[in-house]
Amino acid sequence: MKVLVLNCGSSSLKYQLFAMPEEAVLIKGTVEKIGSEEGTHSYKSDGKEGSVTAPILDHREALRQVLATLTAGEVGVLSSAEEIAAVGHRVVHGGEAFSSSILVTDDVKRAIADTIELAPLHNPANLLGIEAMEDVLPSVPQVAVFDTAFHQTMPQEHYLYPVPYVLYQRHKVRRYGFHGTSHRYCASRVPGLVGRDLSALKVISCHIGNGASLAAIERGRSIDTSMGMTPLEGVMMGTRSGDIDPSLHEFVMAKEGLSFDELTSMLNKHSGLFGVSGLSGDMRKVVEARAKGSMRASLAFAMYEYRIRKYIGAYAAAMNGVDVILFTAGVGENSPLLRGLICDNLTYLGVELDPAANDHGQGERLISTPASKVKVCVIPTNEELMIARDTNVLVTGMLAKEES
Ligand SMILES: Nc1ncnc2c1ncn2[C@@H]1O[C@H](COP(=O)(O)OP(=O)(O)O)[C@@H](O)[C@H]1O
Ligand SMILES: CC(=O)OP(=O)(O)O
Ligand SMILES: [Mg+2]
Repeated sequence: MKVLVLNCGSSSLKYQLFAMPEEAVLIKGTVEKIGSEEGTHSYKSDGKEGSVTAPILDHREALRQVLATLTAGEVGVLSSAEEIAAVGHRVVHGGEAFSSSILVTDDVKRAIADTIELAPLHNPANLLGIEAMEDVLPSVPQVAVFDTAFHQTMPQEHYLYPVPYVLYQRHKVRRYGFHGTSHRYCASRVPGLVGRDLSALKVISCHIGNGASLAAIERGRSIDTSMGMTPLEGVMMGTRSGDIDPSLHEFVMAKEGLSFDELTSMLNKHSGLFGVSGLSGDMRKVVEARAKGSMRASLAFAMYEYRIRKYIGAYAAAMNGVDVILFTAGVGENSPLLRGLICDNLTYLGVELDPAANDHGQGERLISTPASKVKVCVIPTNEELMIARDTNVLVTGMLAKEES
């Protein structure tokens, strides 16, 4: 069956079309600058690449363009859009309602809408993607795959904040955690690399992309994670601050004359690597500037590394040990410099890095020495494949039920 996977952001739409269960990627692409006269759609299929710039005023229009490309002559991965048997969506926040992926119904859409308050940057676009797809292909089943679902196994003493309990009772104020689809995928690859089953392992998964989070995974279940009620908490990120003293809000608002919205925007979009370096939230640019002697880039990098390392220490303590540390996502997969500095300061845990494997290897691999007590791996994440798998399983099950 052909499964279309969509990851809708506020102004972008990333997609991949899979043939399942073979797990072959037929085409992948990105539509950017949705809502502008200069929308761009770029795609790659079987060695062929293309890019189109055109006005793309909303997600519905973006989807129409994507479907037109999938069925167009020169790319031609589908003879008609009706060949799409199912659509899987990344949905960032599922609140407490979802601990696994689910077929989209009106109730599911209502529940996603109910959590918009908790993920205002992500959930509205995720919902828009689902509704736009319903408009364009109304009879195709859709599946929602939540970033939060994998972390629903956290025990209450780990997910509650030490604030009046009534805030949890009334408003579900708690840690939810994100990037769960990525942490789940990467954890599933660990047994193949270390030769031991997840049920016997304590794993620290470091998803270090633009957004970044760590997860403590004990016997295959998430028991803690660094992002919180929203994707702002935790380690320092590209443009997000991560952990700060909550009293900073009142102080900075008063001193700088900022509104609450302006402060929230500062913490989400103008902090992290970008805020400290004053240059960019893109790790490549920060590393380049650091190499040229920029003091602020060097400081930003050092803070970034230190905050990840502190969380690794915290999660080793949380699990009373660690067997595997894995690195994934844009920075985690591509920065031997960052991985090297982190691991060089984890010798107390029994981490022994293999510098050659760290610096020169490619793709999924071990980067610790055979003697290293804690195994360290690089695992390229694949959230889209995970979404395609869940979608395939749920839709195949639904169709079998309908037939019987
Ligand atoms: N070779 C590299 N070295 C360091 N950082 C890199 C490299 N390649 C990509 N990155 C960083 O990865 C980040 C994007 O990660 P990604 O997982 O794609 O993020 P997201 O999915 O959140 O947009 C950017 O900060 C980018 O600079
Ligand atoms: C939840 C989250 O932060 O996602 P991303 O890293 O894609 O921004
Ligand atoms: Mg990402």
